[in-house]
Amino acid sequence: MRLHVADHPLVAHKLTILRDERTDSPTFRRLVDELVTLLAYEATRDVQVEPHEVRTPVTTTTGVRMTSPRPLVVPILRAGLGMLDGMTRLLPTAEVGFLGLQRDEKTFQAVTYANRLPEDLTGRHVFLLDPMLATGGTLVAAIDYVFARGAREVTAVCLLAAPEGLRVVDDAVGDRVDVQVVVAAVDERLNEKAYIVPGLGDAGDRLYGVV
Ligand SMILES: O=P(O)(O)OC[C@H]1O[C@H](OP(=O)(O)OP(=O)(O)O)[C@H](O)[C@@H]1O
Ligand SMILES: O=c1cc[nH]c(=O)[nH]1
Ligand SMILES: [Mg+2]
Repeated sequence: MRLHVADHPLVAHKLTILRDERTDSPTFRRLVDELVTLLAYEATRDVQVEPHEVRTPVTTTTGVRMTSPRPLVVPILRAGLGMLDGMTRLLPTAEVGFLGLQRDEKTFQAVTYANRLPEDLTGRHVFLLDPMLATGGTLVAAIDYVFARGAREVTAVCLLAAPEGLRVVDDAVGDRVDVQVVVAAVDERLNEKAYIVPGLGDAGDRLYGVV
């Protein structure tokens, strides 16, 4: 697994406001959207392009265009939905699939309640969106779903990750797939409720005003 931590003052600035418990839902949603756009720039560095000739008003030149098949963007509901618009702004031609996973509050195991993915993901680059990578259980389950359908190139875009969860994902994927995790920051640890510390609390609740 490759890890890319965005090292950018704008990312750090926006993340600090996001963490602030006084930040309200509308501001939280806007900041998540802005952060994802910045992270998407890093996450899409490996998209495949091919030479493409274009006629400008002045001359003809060779540029590039993205190759097919189209990438697949998958927000992990609920919280990942807050990242979808920011990601598709950079990848407007991407297809969108959906995974619904909720972590059991006592066991911390991820329970799947929705799976709307294309049947065949062979050759597709899959972008998984989830703001929080805590124990890693949710992301490992999501990677398993897309891997089972043939995807071999997976990029997870997260806002915060815990070191414990990154180790779990790394152990789980091994060399099976080309997995990259792009994050705004790696935090200190998990607490006894498996929340990221210092973190930002429950991302889904903060996005959707459940407080
Ligand atoms: O790494 P893990 O320990 O698996 O935890 C991370 C998951 O927990 C949160 O979702 P949650 O279960 O709260 O669902 P929600 O998005 O509906 O709030 C978060 O959005 C991740 O999906
Ligand atoms: O800190 C955490 C951990 C899991 N899910 C969240 O929303 N926040
Ligand atoms: Mg939640």
